Amino acid sequence: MAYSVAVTSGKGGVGKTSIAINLGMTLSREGQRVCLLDTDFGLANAHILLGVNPQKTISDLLNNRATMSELPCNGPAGLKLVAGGSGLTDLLKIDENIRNQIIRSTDALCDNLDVLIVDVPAGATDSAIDIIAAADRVLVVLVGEPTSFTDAYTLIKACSLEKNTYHFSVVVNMANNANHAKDTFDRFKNITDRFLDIDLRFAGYLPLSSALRDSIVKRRPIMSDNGKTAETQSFKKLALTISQTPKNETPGLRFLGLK
Ligand SMILES: Nc1ncnc2c1ncn2[C@@H]1O[C@H](COP(=O)(O)OP(=O)(O)OP(=O)(O)O)[C@@H](O)[C@H]1O
Repeated sequence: MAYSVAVTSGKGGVGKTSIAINLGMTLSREGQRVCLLDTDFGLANAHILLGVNPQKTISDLLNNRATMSELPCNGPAGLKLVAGGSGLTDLLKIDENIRNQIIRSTDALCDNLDVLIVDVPAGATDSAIDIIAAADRVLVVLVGEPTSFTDAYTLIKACSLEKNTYHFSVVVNMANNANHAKDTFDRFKNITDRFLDIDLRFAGYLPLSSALRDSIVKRRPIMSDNGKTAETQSFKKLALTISQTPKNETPGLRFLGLK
C-alpha cells in the first residue's frame, strides 16, 4: 500500500532536502514508484538540487493552470518531483485552506505511486505541523548541535501536543561515525523521553561527507551513482528502516488519502 514520509528538521540547513532527495532516489532504484513533493513554498529548492527544470510547479495548481496529476516531472533514477513554487507571493498565500487543498490533491497520485516523500519547510510553523500530521511516517533530520536539538524538540513537541502525532524516526546527519550518530540520538531521546509521550526511533545516519556536499554544488545527487560508498550504503539502510517503521494513523486530512 502506498505511504507518505514527511522529511523535516525544525532547524534549517541541516541536510533535510539532501536526505529527502537521496532517500527518494534510493527507494526508486529499488523499484518503488516514488514522488518527492517540495512543500517549501516560496523557497523551494529540491529541483535545483536534483538538477531538473520543472515546467509546472505547485503555483500552477494553486492558480488553476494545472491539476496535481500534471505536475510530477522526471528526476534522476526514476524519481518524480512535484516542485514547489518560488517567490514571495507563493510563500505568503499558503494559508490553511491552501495547505488542505494541496494535501487533498495528492489523492490524484495514488494510482501511480508507492511512496510520496514530502520535503517540509524548516521551523515549527503551523504549515510544517499540518503537513507532518498528514503524513504516515515522519523522518526528523538531526545534527549534533544544540540549536538542532532545540528546534527538533520544539517541532516534535508541537506535532505531538497539537496533532497527536506519535511515531517519529530520527536520522542523524553529518555524523563522524556510527557511534557518534547513536550517541547523538541517545542524547536527544533522553530529552524527549523525559517530557513527551512519543515513540522516537533511530532510523540511521549519514556521515559528514565532502562527496555529499560536492553533489549539491554539482547538482548531481549522490544516489545518481549506484556505487558501494559509505553514503549509498547509509541511504539503503535508511530506506529499509523507514519502510518498516510504524505509521501514524491520526484522524484528519492525509496525503494519498485514497490509498
Ligand atoms: N552529510 C553531509 N555532509 C556534508 N555536507 C552536507 C551533508 N548533508 C548536507 N550537507 C550540506 O549542507 C547544506 C544544507 O543542505 P540542505 O540544503 O539539504 O539542507 P536543508 O536542511 O534542506 O536546508 P534548508 O532549510 O535551507 O532547506 C548543503 O550545502 C549540503 O551540501
